[in-house]
Parts: sequence; structure tokens; C-alpha cells
Amino acid sequence: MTLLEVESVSKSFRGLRAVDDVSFTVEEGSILGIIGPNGAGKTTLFNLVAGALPPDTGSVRLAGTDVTGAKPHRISHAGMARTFQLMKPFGSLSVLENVAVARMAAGASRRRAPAEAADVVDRVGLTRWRDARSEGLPTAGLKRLELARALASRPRVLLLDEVLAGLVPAERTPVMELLETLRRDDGITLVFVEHIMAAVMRLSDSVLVLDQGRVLTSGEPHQVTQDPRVIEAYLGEEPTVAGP
Ligand SMILES: Nc1ncnc2c1ncn2[C@@H]1O[C@H](COP(=O)(O)OP(=O)(O)OP(=O)(O)O)[C@@H](O)[C@H]1O
Repeated sequence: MTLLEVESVSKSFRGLRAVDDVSFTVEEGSILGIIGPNGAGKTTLFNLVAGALPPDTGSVRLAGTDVTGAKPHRISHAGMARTFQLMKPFGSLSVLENVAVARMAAGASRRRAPAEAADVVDRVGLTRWRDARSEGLPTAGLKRLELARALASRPRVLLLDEVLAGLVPAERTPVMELLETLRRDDGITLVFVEHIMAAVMRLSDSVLVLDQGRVLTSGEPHQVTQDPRVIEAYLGEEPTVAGP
């Protein structure tokens, strides 16, 4: 079943077409990777899909419901959550409290939220850090907390904006494994923007390539990354593509 349908969305900023007539669909339970050089429009596309920005034109449908330009809380209720590239947890709150706040924002009662949040904290591997103030977390912990806050709304589709950025290779593998279990065991559909090609190759069922706001191509990971147009679009960006 098609869970997410994005049709011909566009967004301009003062004449610059950051996202230009982009369409794609995501099947329930699948993983879509979105790649493209810096400034290709990936984050803007996420913002259009997740309701952070209204598109100038085009539509977004989630499980058949039109959510184009809907406010983030409505989109959350419809079953979509996202993580941010720049994480903004409440620094003075503990890991558990941060996730409980997100759980309450998604409709849980004050009484039930802590226990439900604790399940999510366990799920993302932060049990040991549960009562730590979130501002004291290392980057890998903050990334997991960001995932937990998004998972707290029990989404059907999760949009991940560079969830591996800033992690050293040894920290990336367990996060990739976590993403795989979220898909396999919880049936969560994943759409992720990522510069680290090894992760894109490992996780994606299909890949969408953006360049200058437009879809350059899409398809299976191996096919897409060997496409001369994709290699050309990335020329001069080797270090970023390979990841830090
Ligand atoms: N709020 C804004 N106002 C003006 N221009 C913007 C705004 N947001 C994005 N842009 C421009 O839109 C284009 C696409 O930016 P976007 O951040 O979506 O690209 P990206 O593919 O996510 O890049 P990166 O990989 O560097 O994160 C860029 O030229 C950027 O400067």
C-alpha cells in the first residue's frame, strides 16, 4: 500500500526554486533514501512534507488523507513524525521527561506518559541515560533522544534528517541496526536524508536523488549511485559524500 504520496511540490525563496516540481511515493514498510549535493533542496523538501513549510504548489497525502500545508501537530496525528538535523531537546529536562513531553503532545495522559515514554527510551537504547539531563548527552545520545521524541507519537512514517551526521563510524552501525528493527519489528516506514553513502546503500529500498531542487533520478541504490548524472552532480563534493 502507498503510504506517502508527494505530488509536484515546489517551494521558492525570493525567486530561488529550492524545491521544483518534486514527486515521489513511499510504500508502507519500505525505506526511501533521499540524497543530493549540498543545497539540493533535501531539508526544504522534508519541511514541505512534514508541515513545517507550506508548499507553493503540489500536494502531500498520507494514507490517502490530504495533509498539504497542514500544521505539524495535525500531521503528527495523521501518523507522520520527523527528526531535525539540529536537535533541540529541553536541555534541563531528563531524557525520560523529554520523551514524556513528546508523548503527551501526541495525546497521552499525564499519568500514562512516563511509563509509555520509558518504553520508547528503552527501544532506542537510552535506558542507562534515562534520568540524565539531556544537555549532558554525547552526540550519539542526542541523536537517539531525537529519534525517541519522534517515535513518541507512534508514527507510521518517520522522516529522518541526517540522523547519522556527527557520529563516528562505530556509532553509526548500531543506529542503522535500530532503524532496521524499527522497520522490521514495528513496521515503521522510513524516509531519510543522508550524506553517508554507506548508510544509503545499506538501508534504502529505493533512492531519490535531488539536484538543484529537482528530481535527478530515482531507483534502486546500486543503480542510482552508478548513474553518470548522479556522479556528475556530486563532482567536487567527494569528502561530504563519503561522510566525515
Ligand atoms: N528559509 C530559507 N530562505 C531562503 N533560502 C533558503 C531557505 N531555506 C533553504 N534555502 C535555500 O534553498 C536551497 C535548498 O536548501 P536546503 O537546505 O533545502 O538544501 P539541502 O539539500 O538540505 O542542503 P544540505 O545538504 O546542505 O543540508 C539552498 O539554496 C538554500 O540556500
